[in-house]
Amino acid sequence: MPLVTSKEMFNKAYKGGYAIGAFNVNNMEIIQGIVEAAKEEKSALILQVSAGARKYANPIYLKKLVEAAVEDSNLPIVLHLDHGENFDICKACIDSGFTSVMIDGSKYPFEENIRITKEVVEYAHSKGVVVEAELGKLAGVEDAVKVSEKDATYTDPEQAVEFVERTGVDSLAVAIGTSHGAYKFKGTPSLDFERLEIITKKLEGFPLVLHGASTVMPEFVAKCNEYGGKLPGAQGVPEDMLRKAATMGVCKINIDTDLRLAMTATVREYFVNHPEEFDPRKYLGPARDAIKQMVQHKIKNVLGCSNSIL
Ligand SMILES: O=C(CO)COP(=O)(O)O
Ligand SMILES: O=C[C@H](O)COP(=O)(O)O
Ligand SMILES: [Zn+2]
Ligand SMILES: [Zn+2]
Repeated sequence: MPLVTSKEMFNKAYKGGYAIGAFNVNNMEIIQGIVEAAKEEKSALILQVSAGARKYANPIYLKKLVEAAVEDSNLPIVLHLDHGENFDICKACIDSGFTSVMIDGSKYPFEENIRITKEVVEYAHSKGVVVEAELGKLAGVEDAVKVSEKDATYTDPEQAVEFVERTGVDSLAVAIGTSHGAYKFKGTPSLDFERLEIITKKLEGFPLVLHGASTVMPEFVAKCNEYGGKLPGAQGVPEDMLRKAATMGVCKINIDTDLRLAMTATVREYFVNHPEEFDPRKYLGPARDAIKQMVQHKIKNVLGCSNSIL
């Protein structure tokens, strides 16, 4: 089976009230861990590559690794550009065989965001590639965001409708209180579900995306810290909130930080317990297993996309 777009996946996910996991990939072990989990869970899969990943791994290598994953797994897999900054990077990815790209114009004013998104949509659609855009700004470390600040940065439901209509985009990332990285909330975590509900109602049937959706699982933060790490106060989005979002039109949930933490905690533990070892396979193997377990947990218990290929 060749790489696929997310069109069909999102249709099914929307109707089924679950989300597809979009996992960031940077090297072979990460890809293999994710794909092993998806195989066991018979789950559709989105593998996403950021600009940083392209710089780190070289797009040629990543593309070949993802192709190997498709061949090995026979799963429907989307190869997606995460946070494309401009038309040129989106075009480069489309031309090299990505089946989905994100144009992230969220830092621009509304009209400019529409203009660059539309430009990417026109090119992508002419090549059979789907496009994700973003409206609203993801918070930095959130400290009980005030209502007025929410209105300035979170996705405005009226604007979301206009944005989707005018751009012809295929999915939309919304800002409702999540943020990237390991420090998402200073106090009690909260997401603006009222806003999400309004957006979902206004855009009936249209797939939404949640970025910054790692849970920053406490056991992995604790393990990092136990074995020499320093991650005080790391906190993510509670799993029940992600489950709820998945029933409310959110069809794609982005996860990177949780994979990083699983990998790092595992390698740290290995180094402390085996100071005599220096064969990279000895610590990258367990790190790959940790990624697999993490992804399997997400698919089964959080995203709800087990058996989504059946
Ligand atoms: O949104 C993401 C990638 O686009 C990843 O979010 P996390 O940092 O919460 O894993
Ligand atoms: O959105 C951010 C993702 O976690 C990717 O991070 P990165 O840009 O460091 O590769
Ligand atoms: Zn963004
Ligand atoms: Zn993101």
